[in-house]
Amino acid sequence: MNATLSRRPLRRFWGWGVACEHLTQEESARIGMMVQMLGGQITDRTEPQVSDFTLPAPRIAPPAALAAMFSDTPLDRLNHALGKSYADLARMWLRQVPHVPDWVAYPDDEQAVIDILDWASRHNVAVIPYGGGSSVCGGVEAAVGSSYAAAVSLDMERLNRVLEVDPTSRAARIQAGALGPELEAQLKPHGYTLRHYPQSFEFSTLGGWIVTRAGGHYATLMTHIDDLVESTRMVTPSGVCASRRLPASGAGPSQDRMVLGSEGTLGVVTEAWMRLQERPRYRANASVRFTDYKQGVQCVRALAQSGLYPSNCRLLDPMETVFSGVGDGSAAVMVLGFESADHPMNEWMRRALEVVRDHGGSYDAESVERSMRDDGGEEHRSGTAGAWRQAFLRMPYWRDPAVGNGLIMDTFETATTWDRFEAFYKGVRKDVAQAVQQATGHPAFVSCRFTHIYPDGPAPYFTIAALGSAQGDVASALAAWREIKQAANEAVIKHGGTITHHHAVGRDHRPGYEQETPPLYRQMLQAAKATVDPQGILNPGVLIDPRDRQVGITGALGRT
Ligand SMILES: Cc1cc2nc3c(=O)[nH]c(=O)nc-3n(C[C@H](O)[C@H](O)[C@H](O)COP(=O)(O)OP(=O)(O)OC[C@H]3O[C@@H](n4cnc5c(N)ncnc54)[C@H](O)[C@@H]3O)c2cc1C
Repeated sequence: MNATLSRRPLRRFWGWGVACEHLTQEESARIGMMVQMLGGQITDRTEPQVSDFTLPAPRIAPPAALAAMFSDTPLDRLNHALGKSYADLARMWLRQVPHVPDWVAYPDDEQAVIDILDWASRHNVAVIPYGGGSSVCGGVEAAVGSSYAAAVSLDMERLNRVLEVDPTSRAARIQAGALGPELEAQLKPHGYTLRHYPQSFEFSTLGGWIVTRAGGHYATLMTHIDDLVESTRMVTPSGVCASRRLPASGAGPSQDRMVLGSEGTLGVVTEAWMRLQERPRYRANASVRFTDYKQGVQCVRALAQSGLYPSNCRLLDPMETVFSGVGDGSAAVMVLGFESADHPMNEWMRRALEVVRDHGGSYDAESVERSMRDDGGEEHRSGTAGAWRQAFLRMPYWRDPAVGNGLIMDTFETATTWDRFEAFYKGVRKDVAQAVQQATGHPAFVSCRFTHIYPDGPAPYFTIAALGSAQGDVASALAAWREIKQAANEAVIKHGGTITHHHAVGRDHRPGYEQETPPLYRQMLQAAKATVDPQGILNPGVLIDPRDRQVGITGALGRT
């Protein structure tokens, strides 16, 4: 049952992390408290096992020459059936996985990717590129409709090497299937880092980051992976499309920009040249408290427009401080940080703290001073910033049992301009809280933090925690989630935000994407897709439909 062609440590197919890792006693107690606080009860539900699932036989045989790279074991197929959204976890707990790929292919190299796409194009087989499978919007689910002969999940894990480092230009050629820790471990001996740390860092890949336009470490300037990409190489059913290594170019619409955000619909990214950073030696950190959230927001706006460009500037609203364990809900907290490999950041921090004081923020001056003296040390991992970081890293592990106990724990993220933010924040929270109350009969806890900030607006990230069902019934909670997710999609668009700042469109955000973009633009994308993928085999139903096929909204939100 546990046979797999994967060469990586065995993943927990129904949740987050590797299969052998478990929560600490303290963490389990914390989940229990949370479930009870929301009015639920801890149930001793059995975790999903591979043997709980009956999978249909694969509908097509792989080509003989490539067969050694194809797996149809239940574990491999289940591991690639869904991403890691709330709805994905809930469906795993329910043992309801309606779109299992017929096969999982593990190409050894780029030529194998070319051969697989060629075979799939000729046999009407849908291909779903797969990086770490951490999609939270239905990006890797094989919900491709009934017009395909079969569906193959194309797992890029064997293309996971750093191939070249150019220290002069400070860039590296990295294969797309490298997970965050894999690429960082290979860059470290060269003294470099990519410094792209999404919360899913451990289990997401360079290729996934590029095609979903992932948001990472930096709160300002290099916020998206886009800013770190120097050039890309993508295999399409019509041939290989590679861009030149250039620091910048004004030659027509950017080729790399077609790849960024393409979500596996135009081709399979096999490698990219990425801009690197030196490891930071100088840091300055502060945890700031605002008794008035509005003043905190104004302070962040002033910082975003100051030209100081902090690397970290996350404003947690009072409810978010409770979720993160860094406050009691009586105040907002801003985690502020500067870093550099080249020069001390003390003057930047001192100026930022003047801005903070002007907006009524308070902080522990001694701890800020310590962080500035602690060149290269661990001060930034202690205190409020450290507690927040620890909760940030462990949160995905806590979600698994919470979902199994009937809680709805979900997040959605967006961006909007400063002039609209106040009304946006109020409107979105109100609409979502109402939707939760209506769908579940229970109150919602809706919190917000800024993940990234820009001179013209923030990227707010909302977390919803609610009791989906008092009896811990996951099916009722999932049904309620469908209504809540639709309401959240509508709320961010209605109040003036984007459907996604960095989680991508996938399947679950398509309704919002279709409201956000003009039909003519989506037709341009379809035309581009028809050129590189004339049979429409690549990730059908994600982002857009192939030109001549109606896949529509499928997956967790749509028809099954
Ligand atoms: C707990 C948690 C925390 C998260 N935190 C963040 C965060 O901080 N920032 C953020 O931006 N996102 C975050 N995400 C979302 C997710 O991790 C990102 O979207 C990530 O970029 C996906 O990478 P992946 O390698 O896991 O891709 P997958 O989930 O495997 O795939 C995502 C999409 O990319 C396509 N794809 C994957 N690899 C390739 C390739 N080589 N070529 C072409 N298409 C490909 C897939 O077909 C799919 O459409 C989080 C998710 C979870 C579950």
